[in-house]
Amino acid sequence: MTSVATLSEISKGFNDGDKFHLVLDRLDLELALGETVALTGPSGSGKSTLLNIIAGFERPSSGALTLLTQDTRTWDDSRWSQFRHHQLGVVFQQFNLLTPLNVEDNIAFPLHLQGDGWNAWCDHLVDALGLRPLLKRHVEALSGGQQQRVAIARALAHKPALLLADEPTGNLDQTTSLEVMALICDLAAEHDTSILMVTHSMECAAFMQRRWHLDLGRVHE
Ligand SMILES: Nc1ncnc2c1ncn2[C@@H]1O[C@H](COP(=O)(O)OP(=O)(O)OP(=O)(O)O)[C@@H](O)[C@H]1O
Repeated sequence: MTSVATLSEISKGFNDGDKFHLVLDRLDLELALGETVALTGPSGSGKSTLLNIIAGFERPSSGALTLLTQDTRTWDDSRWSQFRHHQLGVVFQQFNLLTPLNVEDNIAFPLHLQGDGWNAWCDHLVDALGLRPLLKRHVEALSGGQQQRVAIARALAHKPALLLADEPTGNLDQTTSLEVMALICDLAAEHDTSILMVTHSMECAAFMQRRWHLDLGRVHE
């Protein structure tokens, strides 16, 4: 079994005034290639913090994070950027789309970072996510749901090994949300992309193979 992400004794805390607030408490977790996991838990339980650590946006207070069999404790900023550009797709609550660019250029952006351009897989994503009529539109002129679908296409454009998603269908109505969930799973499965997805919806969580429930710093499966 190839591991995409292995967390060993990962802890993370924040200084809250003169108190130290432990958010993640010695987590041991493993996500295998192609595996899909729903991350649930109460507000403030540390779901975004866990995603941010795996993406390298935050560092753990202690413990070891191994990504694609490499110990990240030795990684510098440029190694982290390399991982994010080549192996990682993210859809976060704030979509972080590039507002001066149109839909097409946003989706192609991860490919440009690798020196590649638009390809048949991008066309497949665009058609699957219903984005064809919007390709030349500027992303700031799109609705929240449309922006969310662009963010999903962009996150999958470079066929990442790992997709981290924080409420990726949070701006969509129930029916569209379930359709987009099914699409994300199908599109990810085409390239064995693993998914770790934060969701508050049990219907969305049901699309994932496993469920990690985070509460009081610990994960229960
Ligand atoms: N940079 C930070 N500095 C201080 N405290 C932080 C920081 N980031 C997160 N926290 C605290 O860590 C805890 C977990 O936050 P996090 O955003 O990870 O929770 P969450 O489960 O994603 O919440 P929600 O479901 O509401 O988005 C919260 O108490 C939050 O205030």
